[in-house]
Amino acid sequence: MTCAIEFDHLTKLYNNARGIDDLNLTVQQGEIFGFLGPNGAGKTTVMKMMTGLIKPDRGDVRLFGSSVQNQYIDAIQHVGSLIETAESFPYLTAFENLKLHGRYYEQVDNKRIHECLEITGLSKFAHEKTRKFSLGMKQRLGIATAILSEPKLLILDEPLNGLDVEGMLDIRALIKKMSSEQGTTFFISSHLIHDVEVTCTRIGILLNSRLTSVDSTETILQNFSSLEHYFINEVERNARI
Ligand SMILES: Nc1ncnc2c1ncn2[C@@H]1O[C@H](COP(=O)(O)OP(=O)(O)OP(=O)(O)O)[C@@H](O)[C@H]1O
Repeated sequence: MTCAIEFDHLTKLYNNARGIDDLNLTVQQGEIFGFLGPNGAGKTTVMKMMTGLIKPDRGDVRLFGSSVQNQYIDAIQHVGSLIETAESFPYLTAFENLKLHGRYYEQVDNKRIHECLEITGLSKFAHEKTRKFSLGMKQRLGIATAILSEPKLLILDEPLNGLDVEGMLDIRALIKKMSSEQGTTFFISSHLIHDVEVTCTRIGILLNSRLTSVDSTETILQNFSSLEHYFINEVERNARI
């Protein structure tokens, strides 16, 4: 089976020497991979390179076997993403925003748009202009946009940003359902440690631009009482190296 994601010596270091340094990792189809790290560790930088928003200094990312550098259209065609803030056209309604986005995909019709609004709890706001939306509502619309084309891989940067408790539970359940029922692969960045623990099947820790450890959630929780303890242990271990 083709891997969903292969990072091959992926490197991007900014002038301040921060970014990501020599990332090597594979993620199999159907995994919910959690990319955990403190502010400024390099998570968003990696996701921007995965989606072609910035170019690496060195290395590459392959999505379903296709290189983001050299076979961009093939690499990106089955990908949905939400990176940094969830942007929308403020003078269009939620429905109109999704309609606009759906033009890129043959299979997206009005039924699918309403389905995505329903899944993300936005049905009752479908015909409101998004400039009136709260942060959490914008985030829900960002997720609706990301899942619209039923992508095989979802790259989500801090997907729970700004969501209320109900919103967090809904999105967490959605991720698990898409993974188990449709085999959707997720690559999720977060610094919300509990959320990563209960959502992700495998976890990579990024500290100071380097991936320091990768393990399945099951194995981590066999050895540590919580992901938080594992994370603290990793931070201390790396401080000693
Ligand atoms: N365009 C840029 N120019 C210079 N430095 C940058 C740029 N973008 C990011 N950085 C630096 O790279 C580091 C990693 O940033 P990145 O946004 O990837 O981190 P992150 O892990 O996503 O953090 P957060 O959890 O705060 O979103 C930061 O320390 C930041 O200073």
